[in-house]
Amino acid sequence: MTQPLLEITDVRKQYKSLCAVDGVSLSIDPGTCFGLLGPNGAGKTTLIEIVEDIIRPTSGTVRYKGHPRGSNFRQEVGIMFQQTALFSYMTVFETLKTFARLYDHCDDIDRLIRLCYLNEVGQQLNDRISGGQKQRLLLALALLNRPDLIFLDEPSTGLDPQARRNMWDIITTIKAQGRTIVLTTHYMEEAEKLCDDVAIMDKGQIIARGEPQALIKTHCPQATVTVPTSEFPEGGDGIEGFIRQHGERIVIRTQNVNGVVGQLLARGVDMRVVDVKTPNLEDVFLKLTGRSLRE
Ligand SMILES: Nc1ncnc2c1ncn2[C@@H]1O[C@H](COP(=O)(O)OP(=O)(O)OP(=O)(O)O)[C@@H](O)[C@H]1O
Repeated sequence: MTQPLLEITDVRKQYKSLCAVDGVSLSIDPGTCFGLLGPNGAGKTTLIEIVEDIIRPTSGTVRYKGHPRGSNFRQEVGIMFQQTALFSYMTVFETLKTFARLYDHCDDIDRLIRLCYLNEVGQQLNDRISGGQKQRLLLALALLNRPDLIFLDEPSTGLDPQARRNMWDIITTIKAQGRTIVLTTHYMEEAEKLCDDVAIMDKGQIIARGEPQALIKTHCPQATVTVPTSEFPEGGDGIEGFIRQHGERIVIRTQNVNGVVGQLLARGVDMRVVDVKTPNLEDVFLKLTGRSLRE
């Protein structure tokens, strides 16, 4: 059996009457991209900062490679913070060079610049780069010490879709290098795209844990296929699902979405008028809590 890289046991963080993290236990295996998901205020940042050894828990323990975290922990991990103050009078390249001096062993700065798509802005001042470039610089800073364990707190929050995709590409490359990633996010698409293992957090507790597709299959197995009533085959015989009419639309709830689409196609239904909605992690959260992630 693989030794977990991180073992979090019964961690609790109390702020006066508020329990921000309420008895969380988790283990994270090496080489996984682990996602901590949840709405604003769920306790994600508090938990991740406890694991990063930035804040102390009220109770509970965190073990790294089977031992309490020692001085090696800070040297071996990389942390990308949501906010980091950068010197406005330095260029991107100078910033990386300056931070590199903090470590005994460092990655090649030119390679990091290429990995994080910063080639074109290496000689730009920090306050002259875009939001997406700044996030990628913060990621490059987190990678300076060649960490095997990387913490990313909301890595793509506030980015436009193109900048977000760039960030996802870099994370995918890092993941392919076999490194362990722990990320927090409230973008379900980000978690589904990047993470092999997720924990959904709400009100300080973990309410679900597993592979994204397995969680969806367990909690929300049914997809919804909607067809205009006028286009729906007479009687709907052989269509595998729970069929109901809602005015002008026929709604089919099914566990076999590919089968239903195939059956509709075989009966000559034009797919351009068909609407297919497959469940996602957002639906899992709604199912488990009765609330939307974005309320
Ligand atoms: N230093 C603090 N003192 C008091 N309360 C705090 C402190 N830090 C966080 N909290 C509270 O703890 C709860 C969890 O906050 P946390 O930032 O961990 O949530 P989150 O899931 O990361 O949310 P977000 O997605 O908005 O960053 C919130 O109610 C927050 O107001």
